[in-house]
Amino acid sequence: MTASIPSPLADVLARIVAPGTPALADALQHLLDHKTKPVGSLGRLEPLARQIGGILGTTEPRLEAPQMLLFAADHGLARQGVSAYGQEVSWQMAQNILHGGAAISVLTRQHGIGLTLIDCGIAQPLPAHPQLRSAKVLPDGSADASEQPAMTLPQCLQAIEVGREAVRHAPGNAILLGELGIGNTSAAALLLARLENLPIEDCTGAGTGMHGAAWEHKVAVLRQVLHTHAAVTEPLDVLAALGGLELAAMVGAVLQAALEQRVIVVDGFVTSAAVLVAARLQAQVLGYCVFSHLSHEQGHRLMLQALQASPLLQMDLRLGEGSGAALAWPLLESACRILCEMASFASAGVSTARTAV
Ligand SMILES: Cc1cc2ncn([C@H]3O[C@H](COP(=O)(O)O)[C@@H](O)[C@H]3O)c2cc1C
Ligand SMILES: O=C(O)c1cccnc1
Repeated sequence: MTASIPSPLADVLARIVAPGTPALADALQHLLDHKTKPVGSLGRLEPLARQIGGILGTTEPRLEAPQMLLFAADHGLARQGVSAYGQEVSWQMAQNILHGGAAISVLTRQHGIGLTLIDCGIAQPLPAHPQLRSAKVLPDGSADASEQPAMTLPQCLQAIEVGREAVRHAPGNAILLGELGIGNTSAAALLLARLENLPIEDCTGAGTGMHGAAWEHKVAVLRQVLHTHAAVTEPLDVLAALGGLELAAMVGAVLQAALEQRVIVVDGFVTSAAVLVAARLQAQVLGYCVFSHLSHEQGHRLMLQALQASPLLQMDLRLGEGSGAALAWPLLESACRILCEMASFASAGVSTARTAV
C-alpha cells in the first residue's frame, strides 16, 4: 500500500486549485443573463460557458489550438479473452490513425483539432510520424493483471509523467482526451469497481462486442482479477494493479492540464476511468473537465454518477479514440462565442422582460 503519494506527484496535486473565482462566476452569470434571450434559454450552453470562462479566467473566453491527445498501449489482460478483437488491432489502428483513416482522424480534421498519438506501450514498433510521440514505458504493454499488477508503482508513475509531458508539449488552452488499447474497457471496469466499491457485473460492458457468453467470461475474468488484488484500495495502487499504461498517462494528462488551467474534454467510459482516478487523487480536477457524452458502454452511467458529471451528448457511441470529445467540441466553441459575440439587451436596444423572471 502507498503510505504517501511520492513527489513530484504530491507536489502537483498540492498545486492544483479550483478554477475561477466567485467574482468571475458572478460576472459571467450577469453577462449571460443580459444577452438578448429569455434568461436561461440557452440551456446547458450557459453553464458550459460559465465553466469555460471560469477555467480560462475571463468573461471573454476564446478556445485556442485544441489538442486531441490520444494515449495508446497494450494490455497483458487481453490474453485472457476479454475483448472481441486481438491485441494486434491496437497496433493496426494506431497506424490507421496516423494514416488519417480512423474515426478520430476524420473528426479531428473536420473540427480543426490537433491530433497526437502517444505510444505508451503498443506491443509492436510504430514508424516515426509527425503526429506520433514515442513514450513507451513498457515495450510489450502492461502485464496481465490476472497474474500480477499491471504495472509496478515506478512504471505507473513513469506513465503518469508521460501524460504530464504530453500536455506540457501541447499548445493551446484545451486538451481533448482519447485512448486506444485492446482490452482497456476491462481495465476501466476494474478501476470503477474497485474505486467505487461496485459489483463488477454492473461495471462491465460489451466493449468491442462481448455479448452473452462472451460477456459472462469477461465478467468472470475481471472478478478473478479483483480477487487477486483484493488488498489494493489506494487510488495510485489501484491504478498500478488494475489499470494500464495509457490510463495512467491520461491520469497524468488530467492532472497537468488542471494544473495549467486548461479545458479538459473527456470522451467515454475509458477516458472517464482515468478522470475518476485523477479525481480521487485531487478532486479539484473535476472543475476543469467537460464530459462530452454518455457512452453506450455499460458502466459509464455509474461512472458519471460517481463523478457527479452530466454529459453533453447521448449518441450511443461505443468507440473511444476520443470520438465523443471531438463530436462535442463545437458545443464548447458555441458556448464561448455566445459570451464573446452575442449582444446584450442594452447594446442591441432590445426591451427586457415585462415581468420579473
Ligand atoms: C477496430 C477498432 C477500433 C477501435 N478504436 C477504438 N477502439 C476501442 O476499443 C478498445 C476497447 O475495447 P475492448 O476492451 O473490448 O478491447 C480500445 O482500443 C478502444 O479504444 C477500437 C476497437 C477496435 C476493434
Ligand atoms: O466509451 C468508451 O470509452 C469505449 C467504449 C467501447 C470501446 N472502447 C471505448
